[in-house]
Amino acid sequence: MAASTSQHVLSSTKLWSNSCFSLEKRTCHVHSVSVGRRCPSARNLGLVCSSKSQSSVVEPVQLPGSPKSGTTPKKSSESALILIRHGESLWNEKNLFTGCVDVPLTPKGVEEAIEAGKRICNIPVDVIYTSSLIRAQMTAMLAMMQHRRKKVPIIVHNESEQAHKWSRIYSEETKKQSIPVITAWQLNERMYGELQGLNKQETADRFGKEQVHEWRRSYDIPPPNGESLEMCAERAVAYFKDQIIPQLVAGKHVMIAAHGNSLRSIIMHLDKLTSQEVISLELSTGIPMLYIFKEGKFIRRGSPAGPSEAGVYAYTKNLAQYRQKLDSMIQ
Ligand SMILES: O=C(O)[C@H](O)COP(=O)(O)O
Repeated sequence: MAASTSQHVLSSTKLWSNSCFSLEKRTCHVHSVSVGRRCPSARNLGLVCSSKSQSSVVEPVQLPGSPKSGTTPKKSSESALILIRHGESLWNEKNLFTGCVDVPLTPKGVEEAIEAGKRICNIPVDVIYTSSLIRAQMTAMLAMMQHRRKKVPIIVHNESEQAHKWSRIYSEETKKQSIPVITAWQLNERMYGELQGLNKQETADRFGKEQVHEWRRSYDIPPPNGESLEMCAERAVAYFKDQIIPQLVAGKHVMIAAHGNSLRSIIMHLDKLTSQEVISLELSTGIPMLYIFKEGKFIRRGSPAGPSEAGVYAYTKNLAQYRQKLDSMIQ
């Protein structure tokens, strides 16, 4: 394995900050820890919140057919986009580089997925996207088990004509009570090449902390014979744009259960992070992150700390109506 000698000096440690969900449109932003402060809902997540309120509207993502700026946008509903990194896996627990090796969750990872489900149990989900790796699929299914709508998540099998035919559902009513789960290899974790299976600490001892941090967190420097984040983005973000954004444009509520780096590449796109800023973007296992898609823009809402976080519904009208409907259904 070629050992690179390039140094990587981190200007500041940045964390995925959790919005505090206070009623005004205040969200936290990726920022240096020094200016942040801990806010109650984030404290238990070990995250910090920006001490200044930010416009929570992320720069508009250019969408095919979305209203051009300056024109009166057509009335479009708001859709929820939930991103969840899988719960702890057996190799996370052993501190091994995992990448595209297909390992399951630990019992703790199962608990994390259930907890994530409880936190989003009042938020509508019409379709679920996950990777072709079991740890992400387990997280998606376990999280949806907690949903108050009690729809059944069903993995869609289109890998062959026969698979499609043999998994057909012959009841419209049953179909209405189910949620399609679409598995896509494009959402797989970045392929870690010759690091897969190696212990992260031992690798740092052998090649140096900076080198391993550069392989793990830089944008365009791949691990030996593996994918850089940029290469991972080329498939994950392309899939997000081609397959998932059209669902949101159609008003569908989407959950993506995927991986630390495939999600980092999507968040980098949503939040327009620079290749420098994304170095500091860290995603914890099993923590749901909510965006609202509205008029062609993604509004970051952070991580709902609980199922009835007031701020989640504060200005997302449709989500508040959905929750009231759930409350009335489950009286
Ligand atoms: O693939 C792995 O090892 C982990 O899921 C993510 O690893 P990283 O945090 O080192 O990118």
